[in-house]
Amino acid sequence: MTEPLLSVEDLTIAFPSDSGPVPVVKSVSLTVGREIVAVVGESGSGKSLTGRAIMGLLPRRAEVRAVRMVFEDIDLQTLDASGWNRLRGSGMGLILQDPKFSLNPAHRIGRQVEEALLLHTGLSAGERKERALDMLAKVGLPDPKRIYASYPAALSGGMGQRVMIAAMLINRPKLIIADEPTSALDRGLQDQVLTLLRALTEEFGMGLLLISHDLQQVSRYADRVIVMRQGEIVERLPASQLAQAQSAYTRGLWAARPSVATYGTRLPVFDANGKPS
Ligand SMILES: Nc1ncnc2c1ncn2[C@@H]1O[C@H](COP(=O)(O)OP(=O)(O)OP(=O)(O)O)[C@@H](O)[C@H]1O
Repeated sequence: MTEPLLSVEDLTIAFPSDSGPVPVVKSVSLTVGREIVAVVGESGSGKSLTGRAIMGLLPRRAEVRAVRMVFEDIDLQTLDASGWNRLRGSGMGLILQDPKFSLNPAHRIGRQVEEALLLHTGLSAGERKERALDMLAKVGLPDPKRIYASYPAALSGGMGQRVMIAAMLINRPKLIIADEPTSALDRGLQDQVLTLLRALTEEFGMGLLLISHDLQQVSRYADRVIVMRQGEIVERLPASQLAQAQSAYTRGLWAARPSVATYGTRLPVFDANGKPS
């Protein structure tokens, strides 16, 4: 593990209900350095909410408490709306599952890729365009000039996700949170996009928090893995040791990892002994 960029201690997230607050993330502590840390777990285990809390993107109703949530030297718990906006456009980036919901269909790709530069730097229009074209080429898109001038409807899913990655990385954030960044793509494209994310993470010296339900994928692309169940962390281990996990729950998830036959389906839910329930 490298020096942490992000440090979260004792994060708890609850939602109000008629019978009082219901905790859905319980006492989660984690760090991310210049590395890929994966958060895995069955559906509903609290992975996405943990990622969203770090980005300040939880629903208003959510009650969040943490002993510490620090990114570099910024205390995330003290940020106001403009502080979050500054941080999201420069220090941190979020990549979501489906570019269809992240790209604005009414705007050309170039404008969307450049947006962080427009909002957060004093670069001229010419400089922004140059950086955007470079970034589109860096994420492996053919003919960046044509893509720059296109609308999102002209792109395939894989190309859309590359555009999102270009838009997120253009202002060189230090930390990326990627929530199931490839689950809308077919298998071959998933590998391409993760290979790209891994290469850019290393090249730019970034940290990546990769939220995934695909343990096969995680074992190949992450450095460390945090396993969550019902809002709690049950195990932490190097990605290379997933096949030798200690907890029965992680072993159950590993045994149920997607194969070609089950690809695209959700992970089953397991009890504490790693048995499907
Ligand atoms: N806005 C909300 N209000 C109330 N409960 C919520 C809300 N959002 C999420 N939850 C609950 O919090 C729990 C954790 O949700 P979260 O989305 O973090 O799970 P996840 O591990 O990312 O699952 P998935 O893989 O299905 O996305 C779930 O039980 C979910 O029902």
